[in-house]
Amino acid sequence: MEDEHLEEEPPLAVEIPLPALPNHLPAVYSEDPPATVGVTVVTGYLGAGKSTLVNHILSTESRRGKRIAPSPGAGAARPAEGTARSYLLETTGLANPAPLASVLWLDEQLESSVTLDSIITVVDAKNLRLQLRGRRDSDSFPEAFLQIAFADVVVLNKVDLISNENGHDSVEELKKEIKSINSIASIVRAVRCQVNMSDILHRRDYDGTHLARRTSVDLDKFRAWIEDILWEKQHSMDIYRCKGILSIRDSEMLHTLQAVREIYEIVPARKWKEDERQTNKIVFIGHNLDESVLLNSLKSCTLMKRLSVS
Ligand SMILES: Nc1nc2c(ncn2[C@@H]2O[C@H](COP(=O)(O)OP(=O)(O)OP(=O)(O)O)[C@@H](O)[C@H]2O)c(=O)[nH]1
Repeated sequence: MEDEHLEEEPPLAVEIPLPALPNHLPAVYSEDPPATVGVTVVTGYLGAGKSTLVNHILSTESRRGKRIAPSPGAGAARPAEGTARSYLLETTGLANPAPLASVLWLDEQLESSVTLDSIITVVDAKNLRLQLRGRRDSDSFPEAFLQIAFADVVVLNKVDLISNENGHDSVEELKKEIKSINSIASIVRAVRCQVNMSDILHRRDYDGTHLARRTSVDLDKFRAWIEDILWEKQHSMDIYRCKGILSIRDSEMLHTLQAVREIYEIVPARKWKEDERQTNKIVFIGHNLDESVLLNSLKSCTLMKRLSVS
């Protein structure tokens, strides 16, 4: 059965129209689309509902008009010629999204026209526990685990198949299980992937509403610190994913931090608002994370929170 899936067609890249631009924006905004296209990756275990989600997105968004562009293969999503601004890439059920995410991200660093928007992981509510089994008894990480660990959004699909058994509680238990792997992903429950587009596409991950403490960091020192954490793997800490917002010394811009494995970027996102509390908040997802090592190495200038687990 696995061989069958390995021989599947290459992933499908599908354009996702961007939401309508507000009227008050300057005309140049709508006439002059950005030079890059964003790629949303849809991943998930075998049979979880990836195609169902892609079809749902297509049918929901079809009124806006779209083009389906075949991608040359996993890990190398490219827009077809034209003015597409956003694509959807479906991986095979056995895919570990890390290399794909890294490639897309690296492309962005190299100023390619393709950037990684987000990773949506579809989870089969009925079989999730089974798929994660083995994780607890060994150091191995099944694909189902990695797919959740890398997700920005988890669609907890097929809840119809469990609601007749244990009802509401078991959905909540599964949510907890997903949160224990990745507490920064948002979780959307669904039957046949019938989700609202606004819950899964064009999301803003950093809205600054859960900021907590005013601090600021020196950008050069911070880069040295994060490189040490991501690249040197001190104390066997292995970081899969890292996200954060940073208050950089001598800058009035809120910066965002993103990392997938060894690749990271820190970019100015927007100006801090006048009444906003400027803070640093970093979330790590990985293996063997040691909060005290992280905190001590960064000293007291950054607020840090470890939300997931060894
Ligand atoms: N009962 C139930 N069945 C579902 C649901 N979502 C999808 N299915 C069914 O599950 C099967 C697999 O769905 P797909 O969308 O093909 O899953 P996939 O992840 O693309 O599958 P692979 O590409 O084979 O890994 C299909 O028969 C769907 O009709 C759901 O919420 N409830």
